[in-house]
Amino acid sequence: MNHVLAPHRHPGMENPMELQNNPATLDAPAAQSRLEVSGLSKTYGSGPNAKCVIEDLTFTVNKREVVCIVGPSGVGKTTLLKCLAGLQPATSGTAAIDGRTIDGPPPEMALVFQDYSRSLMPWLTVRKNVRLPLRHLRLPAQEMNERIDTALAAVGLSHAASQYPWQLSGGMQQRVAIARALAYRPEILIMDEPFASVDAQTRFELEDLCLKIRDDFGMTILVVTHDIDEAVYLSDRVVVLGAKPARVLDVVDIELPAPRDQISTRSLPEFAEQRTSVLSMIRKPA
Ligand SMILES: Nc1ncnc2c1ncn2[C@@H]1O[C@H](COP(=O)(O)OP(=O)(O)OP(=O)(O)O)[C@@H](O)[C@H]1O
Repeated sequence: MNHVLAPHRHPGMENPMELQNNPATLDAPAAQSRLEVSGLSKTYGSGPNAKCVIEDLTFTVNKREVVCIVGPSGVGKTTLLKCLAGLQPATSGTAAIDGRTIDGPPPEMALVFQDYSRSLMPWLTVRKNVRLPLRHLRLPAQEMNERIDTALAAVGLSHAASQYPWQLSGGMQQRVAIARALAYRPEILIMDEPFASVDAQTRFELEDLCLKIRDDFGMTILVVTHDIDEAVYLSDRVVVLGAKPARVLDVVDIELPAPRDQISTRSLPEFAEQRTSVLSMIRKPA
């Protein structure tokens, strides 16, 4: 799965990016909560076949934060993201954006999933793939083109606009998927294992792209990853999930100096300490 949500918008939110780039909002306190998950549980099925996958999850993602969710394989991370994206209802508890309960695809949210090869349309050029989520917004042609150009430039793919996805490397295809999300100009970007299908070097580049997007566009970003090092490198906070059902074991504040750098940040003793502490939580027997 790899797509951009958001067929509709709230009135008065024609261009959330403009709101975010407004100097008045730039001065907003850093700890302003955007996404709030409160006592969220999800059970599939009913009666004797009922299966509680996530139970009583509570955490927040503040404005302009990168938060990573880590946990063992099959713990229910995708189930959680589907609830956050309004693709399925929670059994109990709530997820809310700015206090507004999510009960359908939130207009200010975009999703990027791991499997870019299934989300990009091979018969469309890169430019037309990036344009896809904008079709419903009825933007003037000039704004549409400006958004596409800006998104492609942000991911370093201006030169590949007229190419087709199958002519690109895996890392470049995932950049196209990210550009498509950016062109929509979400305020909240949710990524499910976004860098899992690319080689290590490209993964580092895409991680840095993620941080750049947060800095340049003021986005709030939630990332699900299996990679503990990646979670520590990217995050302001890491939500550690334990199985089964999934529960929040801890929310770890990652206090590493900015700007982060693949070599110097990962060489810090604090980086090793935080990675070890997250890893030991995940590996601890239930
Ligand atoms: N629609 C569904 N109906 C019943 N069970 C489901 C459904 N979707 C997921 N599950 C079950 O919920 C559990 C968690 O699945 P989920 O895909 O959310 O985990 P995950 O953490 O994303 O997995 P992975 O780490 O392997 O990507 C699994 O046991 C799965 O079989």
